[in-house]
Amino acid sequence: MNNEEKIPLFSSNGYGDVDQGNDNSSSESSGSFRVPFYGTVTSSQFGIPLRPIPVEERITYSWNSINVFADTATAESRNFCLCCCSNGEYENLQKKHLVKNVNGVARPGELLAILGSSGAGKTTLLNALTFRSSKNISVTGTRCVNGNPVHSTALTSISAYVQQADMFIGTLTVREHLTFQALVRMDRHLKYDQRIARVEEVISEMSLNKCENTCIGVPGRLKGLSGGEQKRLSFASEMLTNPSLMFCDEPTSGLDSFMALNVVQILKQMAHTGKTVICTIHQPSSELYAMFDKLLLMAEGRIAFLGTPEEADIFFRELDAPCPKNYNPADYFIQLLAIVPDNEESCRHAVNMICDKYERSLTGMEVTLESSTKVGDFLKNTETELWLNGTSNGRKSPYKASWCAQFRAVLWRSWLSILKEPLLVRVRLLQTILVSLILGSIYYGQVVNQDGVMNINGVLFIFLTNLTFQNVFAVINVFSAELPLFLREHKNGMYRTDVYFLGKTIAEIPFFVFLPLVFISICYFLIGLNSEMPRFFVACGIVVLVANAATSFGYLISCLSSSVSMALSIGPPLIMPFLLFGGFFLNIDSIPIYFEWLSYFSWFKYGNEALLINQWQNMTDIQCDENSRNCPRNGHVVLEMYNFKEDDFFLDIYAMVGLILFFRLAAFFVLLRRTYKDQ
Ligand SMILES: Nc1ncnc2c1ncn2[C@@H]1O[C@H](COP(=O)(O)OP(=O)(O)OP(=O)(O)O)[C@@H](O)[C@H]1O
Repeated sequence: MNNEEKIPLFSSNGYGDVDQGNDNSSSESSGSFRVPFYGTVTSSQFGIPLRPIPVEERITYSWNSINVFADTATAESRNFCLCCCSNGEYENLQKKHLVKNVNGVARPGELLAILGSSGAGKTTLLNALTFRSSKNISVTGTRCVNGNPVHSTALTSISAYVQQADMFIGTLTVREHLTFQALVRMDRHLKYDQRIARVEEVISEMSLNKCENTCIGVPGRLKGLSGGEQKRLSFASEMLTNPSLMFCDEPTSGLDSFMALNVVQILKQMAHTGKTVICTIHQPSSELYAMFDKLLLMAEGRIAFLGTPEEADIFFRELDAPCPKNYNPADYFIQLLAIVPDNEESCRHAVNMICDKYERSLTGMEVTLESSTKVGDFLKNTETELWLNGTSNGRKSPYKASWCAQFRAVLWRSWLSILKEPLLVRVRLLQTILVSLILGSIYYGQVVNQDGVMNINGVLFIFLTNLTFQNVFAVINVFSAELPLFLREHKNGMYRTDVYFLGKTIAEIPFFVFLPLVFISICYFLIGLNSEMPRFFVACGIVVLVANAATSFGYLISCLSSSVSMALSIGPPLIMPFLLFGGFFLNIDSIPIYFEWLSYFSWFKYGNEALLINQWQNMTDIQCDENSRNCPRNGHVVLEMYNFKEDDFFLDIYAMVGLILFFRLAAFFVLLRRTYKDQ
């Protein structure tokens, strides 16, 4: 091919060369394929050719008698039906049959596209094939890899699933994101250098070199990758382990026609390397349609056809419903199989007739036979079994990386995402300095007399309030905002819940030590608190403990909330009782007996007592007016006014350490429960 023949649409975008189409059959064997209007695309269209799948690792994925039911009954309707419905009505109310007795086979080297009108059951089927159905869904039937029945954990470790919605930590760059993925997804025996080499390779394979150091982007806040680049990054993440089986849900949704073509070309190219690729596609253009090796047409949860586009053409011709000339076959089939409102009865009749015909057709029967083929009929069944055992069935754990490797990677990413928000770090520091200066100047130079006692006790309680609100609200969004990403990555077998929780919380510890220290260092001497240096250091320790108890409580609220707005709404009312039991607004001895248990969880109470003991313990002489009766003459009297006991100082310290651990553990178990609930 000479330069004049190059199609600028592709070559000008850095995707390499596109051959003008010659003979289709010869190009197939040489690793290239025809794209209508664009000619034949060779593997050089991508940065570098994709890594081929070794023959012994290629996968024929089959599914037999797949039925999917949804439990649609609400608690109210169930209760109503228990008293007033017949048995049949109750069954119908409980279960909706979404996918009906579906069989199918996808072979290595094939790009199989699942098509159908909206609501036909494409996503439901794909979720059933990938063991990712939602909670109210039950699936029956077998799913086999080379004839071996496969389970969720084994399938997760040998396949990849590119979901419709891309989810990333938007502040990371493409390279950082892929490095993290390589650290937790690739085999535990690989060295760091080998992982990084694979990252480089995948960046080139997916033509991401141009944007490798670009931030991925946060919608509405940080401009980053284009939609097409984000989709290629999703593919790149899945390609790191070079899986033999790929599932993609609506990979072209939200992309323009050029980007959609680009994405399907990637899928096609993956299939060329020996992968088995199964995807759902919504309304493909005729260019995309021509690139599918196999079609699976769905209607009303049934299969209307499974075979090559040419076979589909013949099948519908034989049904006396041929696709008109110059018509996009995908549009035609989707319209033919759609249930049109106001004409539902006859549409359903036509759909059922087509599905029945397909089941009785030679193609349909062949698929049914092949999908029910079990171990023994496959040449390499023993190898497959060994390979499946080696990948995960034998180990039971879905995780590729060891606990330590997962922890290191999650900690690194969490730390990186904090550093990537320098503005936030600066604002938090500035806020701390500003509040400390304001308090320092308002309460400047307190004298130890009757008024001074009141002011000092007041400002010490303000320390606690400020540290609490500042720190609770600094972390309240940590888990609630990242929950969908965490659940997806956790389900993908990337890291454990405890690793994620520890990694996230440990990465933030430096801030919750450093900022309280900055705060107290500025205002302590400005206010004129107890001037003995050891007392200053003890006060530093107490504020760090208070800040961390509040932080732990913030994590608990964050894990309890399903969204940031919910966390922000429930945060203040939950803090209020703990604040009231702090001993400043309500004397400790006046707490109602039925609330006493709650006061044991109040870090305000322990922090206030510890700070006051530290401040007043050694004060033997407080200046009092001769006539004043209520003036405390020394520190012991001040503490007695609040019913605080000097002997309780260490108890307060231990209680705060205990609360830090208790709230964190509670937060972790809430997060753990969410991961189980979501499965
Ligand atoms: N968890 C569920 N509970 C109850 N019904 C469900 C559930 N998931 C899907 N359905 C129903 O199953 C049918 C098929 O839904 P599905 O999402 O698979 O369709 P689809 O072909 O992927 O459509 P689209 O192209 O619009 O995404 C729909 O009628 C939908 O309402």
